[in-house]
Amino acid sequence: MVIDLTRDSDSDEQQHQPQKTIHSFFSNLPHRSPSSSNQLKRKNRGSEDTSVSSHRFSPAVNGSANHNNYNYSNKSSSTNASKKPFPAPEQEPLISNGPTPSPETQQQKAISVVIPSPSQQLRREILNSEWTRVDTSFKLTGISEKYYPTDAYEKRAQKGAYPARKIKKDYNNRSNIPLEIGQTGPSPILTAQPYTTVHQQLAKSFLRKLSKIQGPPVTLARGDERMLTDFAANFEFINTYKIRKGVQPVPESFNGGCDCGPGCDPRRCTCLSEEEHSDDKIVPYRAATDKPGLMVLTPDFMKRTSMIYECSSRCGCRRKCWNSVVQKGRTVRLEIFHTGDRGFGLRSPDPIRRGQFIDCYLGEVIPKKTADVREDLAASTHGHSYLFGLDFLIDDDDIYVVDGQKLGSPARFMNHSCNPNCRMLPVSRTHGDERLYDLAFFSLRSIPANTELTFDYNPGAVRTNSTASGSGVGGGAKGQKEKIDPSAVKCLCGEKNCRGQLWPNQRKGTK
Ligand SMILES: C[S@@+](CC[C@H](N)C(=O)[O-])C[C@H]1O[C@@H](n2cnc3c(N)ncnc32)[C@H](O)[C@@H]1O
Repeated sequence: MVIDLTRDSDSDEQQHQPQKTIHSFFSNLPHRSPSSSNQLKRKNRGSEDTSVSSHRFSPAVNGSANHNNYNYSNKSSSTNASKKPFPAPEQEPLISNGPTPSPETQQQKAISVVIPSPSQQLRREILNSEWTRVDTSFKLTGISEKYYPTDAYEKRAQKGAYPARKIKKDYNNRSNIPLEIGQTGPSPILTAQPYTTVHQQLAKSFLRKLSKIQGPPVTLARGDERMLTDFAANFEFINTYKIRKGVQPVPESFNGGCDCGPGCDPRRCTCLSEEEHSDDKIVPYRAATDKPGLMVLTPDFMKRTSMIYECSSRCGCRRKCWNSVVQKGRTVRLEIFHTGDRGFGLRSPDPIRRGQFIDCYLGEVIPKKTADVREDLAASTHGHSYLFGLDFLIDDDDIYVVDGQKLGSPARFMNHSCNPNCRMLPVSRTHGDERLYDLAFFSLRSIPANTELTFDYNPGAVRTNSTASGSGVGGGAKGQKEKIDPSAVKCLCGEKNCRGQLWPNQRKGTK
């Protein structure tokens, strides 16, 4: 017995093409389509398994899946179906046994409920409807997550657990700094800056500082940047003295000058000092033999310990004069490098001629009293001393001292040697100020490129018969044999004539 649940079929269609239409309808429901390869089976009462074929759909009374299928397939004719209740399963056992039963089969006990093919009209609608077409972007909607899990739960949970952050970007307040969860890295404050980055920044800053130095380039040796990490942040290069409180430069009107005109005559220029027992001028410079445009110290002057008086701003020749070597500035390139055992040192990538001006020692100019305090502090902290006494012409407690520790020039990196290749000479460009002058370094001999530049920090210790006084870093005791002080800075110059120490520790003056 066949029960038409829909009453929506025309009998001819139902007879001839029931399977085709139903199949195409379900084939677009991959989750529900009872494909032939996956037939639903249930045990018939008192007989073998009975298959429910793909084109014949029976409403099951004891299977939720089949129940669902039934409702689904009758969607379009639910009104009619609701008018005709299902037969009670207890009265008539269900048999699904292949194609539409023949009249003979009707005589059997079972009742087959066949879902008929849709009417032509319905079929047209189904075929024309969008969702029957094969569409790879087709997505199921409205289906229970119980059977078809989606990630909607996770999405909802994420939204609920971590609502969108609305934090004022006030990173000065540490509590406002977001702690990112589930992202690539921690929040900014927890991000450790790699050492290289910090170091690179300091090296960059140091190079910027180097570039501010006037004259030929001053560079930092390759590979030694890392050593400068601490130093770079606390040091500035300067191009002139920094006059500090308590230092009074003599007014310009007190300065002297010559009236030689555009070109000074070395035999009569009044700027030049005279020999002690004659009117002969002491001429400090001459042209280099291999480079006439370059002025170097005369061999005679190199033997002296005397101040160089260059022409001043009050001279008629101004700076074009041959007698203004130091004022014209540095002519050699310099390189700061790490010595390994004596901290940083200085060298030049250029060969340097004998008597050639190299650089001036610069720094803060402070009164001696201030220098004494700074020196005590330095001794108790880092041990390095950058104090250079301006005590060449006067010998009292009223002198000025140059401190190159925090502000200075490349010459600040020159180390001590007991067999130096450079020396410091005092140079006056004012003639009127006995307490303020330049500390200029000249080479004592020809220096090949890339040789460390050194000078004697305590020249007075060896010049025991000298009549002139000298000063150095830490000061040298005039005309005295240096005694070894076990607490003094040990000299590491490595020269054969090494005196063993930089200067005696009991030094309190700046000489
Ligand atoms: C004017 S600084 C020279 C630059 C210093 N090396 C630096 O790294 O800044 C003087 C200091 O360098 C060190 N120094 C210079 N010459 C030295 C030497 N021959 N032996 C041992 N230490 C020396 C001493 O610590 C001294 O106080």
